Amino acid sequence: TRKPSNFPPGPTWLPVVGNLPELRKLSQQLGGQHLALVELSKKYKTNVLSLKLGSSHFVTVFSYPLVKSVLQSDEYDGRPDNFFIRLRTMGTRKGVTCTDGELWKIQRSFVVTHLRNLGFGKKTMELLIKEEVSEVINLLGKNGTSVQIGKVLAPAVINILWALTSGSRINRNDARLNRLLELLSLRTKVFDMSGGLLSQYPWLRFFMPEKTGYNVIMKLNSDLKYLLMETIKQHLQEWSEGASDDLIYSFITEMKKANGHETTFTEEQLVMVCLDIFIAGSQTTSNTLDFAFMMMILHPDIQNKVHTCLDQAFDGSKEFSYSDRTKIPYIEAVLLEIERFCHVTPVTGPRRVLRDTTLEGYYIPQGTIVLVSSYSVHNDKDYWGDPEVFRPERFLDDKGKVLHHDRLITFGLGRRRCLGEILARQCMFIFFTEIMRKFEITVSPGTKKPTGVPLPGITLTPEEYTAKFIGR
Ligand code: HEM
Repeated sequence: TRKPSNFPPGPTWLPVVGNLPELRKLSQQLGGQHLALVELSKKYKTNVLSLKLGSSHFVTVFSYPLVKSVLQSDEYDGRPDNFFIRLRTMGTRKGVTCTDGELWKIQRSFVVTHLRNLGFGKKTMELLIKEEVSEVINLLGKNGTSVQIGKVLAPAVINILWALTSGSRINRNDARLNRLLELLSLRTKVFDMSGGLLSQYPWLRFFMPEKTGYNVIMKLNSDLKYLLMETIKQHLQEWSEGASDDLIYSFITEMKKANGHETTFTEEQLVMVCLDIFIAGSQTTSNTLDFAFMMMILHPDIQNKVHTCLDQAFDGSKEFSYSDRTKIPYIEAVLLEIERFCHVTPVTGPRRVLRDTTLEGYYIPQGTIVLVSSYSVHNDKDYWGDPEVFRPERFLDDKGKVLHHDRLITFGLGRRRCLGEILARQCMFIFFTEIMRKFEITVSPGTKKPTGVPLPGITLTPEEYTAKFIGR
């Protein structure tokens, strides 16, 4: 196929494969697709880069003004529908993350409303998070335990999401929970919604079921579905009028309201909504926290400042509450810099263009898949000056108050922005603050210091490192 006329610039398309081999090679060389895309945008001197991956037309946008205009225009609100999206949604294309149109509008609005009703950003949520943090702190003990902190954080975060959806926690030693976490982690390594081999060549699964990640995803799907269906069935049996203390009960209430009429509130949809919350919320949040502790090891001077700031604001025994965060702007600045510097979703989307449109004078036909390089926004030299430096002070004004930058777009923008932002922020703040109040962190003696270079995947992951948590 030929490029549509006036399609944005980009490398020449090879027959059949398009630019897939080139993008994969460059991603491997540079350490991630986000870096390969930036490299290509420089090579072709464009903020709107076109690629053909397998049979699909892709456009990636770079730089804040363009990213903002795309994310705020409704013609970019669609999601692609391809083999991989079907695989990700167990053949249904239901849920929130992978849907669009009326179903997406209704279901997104349901999730947002019910998360708010369930105490999003309120005291109830704070108590839930604090319960998990205390368990982590107990596990770390006082005597300088050496751990891979990511492995301790992941069950804690997923348990918060579990409690929100199903009303109760799973024991962190439960074999199901550990299998679930393992599969989620494998999944991020093999899953590549934008340029993945499988989405372009679905038949590859017959020849390379392991290498293409097909087996991992099928296993993850069936394990997750089993786990969710068990809980959903129990909720269906125990539901009564007025039951609304978790997301599953709220959803069942909507199912009952339909009373036989056509509705998007179905059992299948419920499984997918729960799945979306786990997939979108668990590793993003726990990996960001993992990066935060890694940064404390790599920047002992900043760790010192964090300790001083916390000691001044709270004496050892004082209970700390999320609303106290305005008293510790330095901590907020550290976390904002972690969001920028260790952004776990450096390429967001994919979006599907819903009608023919233009961007920077280029023609973008309906059906084009659009990716957004938030990495390019967070590393724009012209704006940040020294984006390659980890420097929390860039989020403080000259009076020491938090300085918010519109150009920090960790959670996206527009109608499809992250619906878990409040929970993620509250979680990261409470975990970070409570753990830093109680511990000094160093690399565990005799183990390798982390390099700080993230491992590529659909979300970026910190490399494995062992930290020593010394009680203070
Ligand atoms: C540090 C943690 C997190 C980061 C960096 C993050 C980032 C993002 C971003 C950038 C998007 C927008 C994607 C787009 O524009 O197409 C998004 C969407 C989404 N996020 Fe998050 N997220 C985080 C945590 C969470 C949590 C805790 C939840 C669940 C409670 C969640 C649920 C979702 C869902 C369901 C969507 C899809 C929204 C839609 O398509 O309408 N996220 N997230």
